[in-house]
Amino acid sequence: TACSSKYVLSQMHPMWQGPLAVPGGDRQSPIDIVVRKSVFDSKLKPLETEYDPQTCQQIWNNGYSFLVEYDDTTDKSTLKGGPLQDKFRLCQFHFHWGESNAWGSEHTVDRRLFPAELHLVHWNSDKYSLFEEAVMEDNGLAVIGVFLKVGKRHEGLQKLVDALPAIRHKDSIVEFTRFDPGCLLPANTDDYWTYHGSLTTPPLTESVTWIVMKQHIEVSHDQLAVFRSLLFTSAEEEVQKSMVNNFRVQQPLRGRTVRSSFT
Ligand SMILES: COc1ccc(C[C@@]2(O)NC(=S)NC2=O)c(OC)c1
Ligand SMILES: [Zn+2]
Repeated sequence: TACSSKYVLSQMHPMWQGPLAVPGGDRQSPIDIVVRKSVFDSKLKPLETEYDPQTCQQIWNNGYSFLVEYDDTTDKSTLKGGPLQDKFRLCQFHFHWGESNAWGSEHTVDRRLFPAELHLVHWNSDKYSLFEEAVMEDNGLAVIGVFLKVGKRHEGLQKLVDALPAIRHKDSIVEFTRFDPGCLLPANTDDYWTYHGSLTTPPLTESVTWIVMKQHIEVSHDQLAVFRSLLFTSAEEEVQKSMVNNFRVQQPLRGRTVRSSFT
């Protein structure tokens, strides 16, 4: 799908974590969400997701994370409501995780780290006709962030976990169909924080309305261990590097306000 075939990772290297100077750079992500400094906004609506599992197409290892990609040529899998004025189309989801359960998320809540974080990526199909266009605009993307905690096994995630050994190496891809990404959302999607930020890897474009769920989901230790069995490196490379710690460090808030949909 458009949203990721152009997923250029030329500058991508797992060890890049540098403060990479970004032109402007005053709305970078991720951030630490300081709960007591977030501002309740009663105008924030509940999220409305409509995901069609039939639009699920493939799963691939892009050398930084693994992506599950959706057909985003029609408005079949969409997100609206919440802080959003427009309708956004799901194009892919991916995760960030650590080498241990002690860290791995990109956002933090009062400095608390989670072992992993899910990003469901959507682009504004009311205003733009392609992901590539939307990614350049400040109202172009909406990303739902969901924290993962280690606990009971996540039944819905297992189909995805079972596909990972087939994409161990960078640039490997397999067909992946009939997966409902809604099963990865927490029971309560009414409580979230929202702020204006950016992609968390190059090109770090400041085009994301972030929607970070207050409630986490639980996955088992063994399920998370399979994430860590993925490799950053392609099959040809002589030194194989395990895909872990693929997260960016928290960025300065630069005066931004984080709003909450709950008190
Ligand atoms: C050019 O378009 C891009 C480039 C990178 C990413 C990945 C990422 O930087 N963005 C988020 S969110 N998490 C990440 O790791 C992307 O995802 C929407 C879109
Ligand atoms: Zn991400």
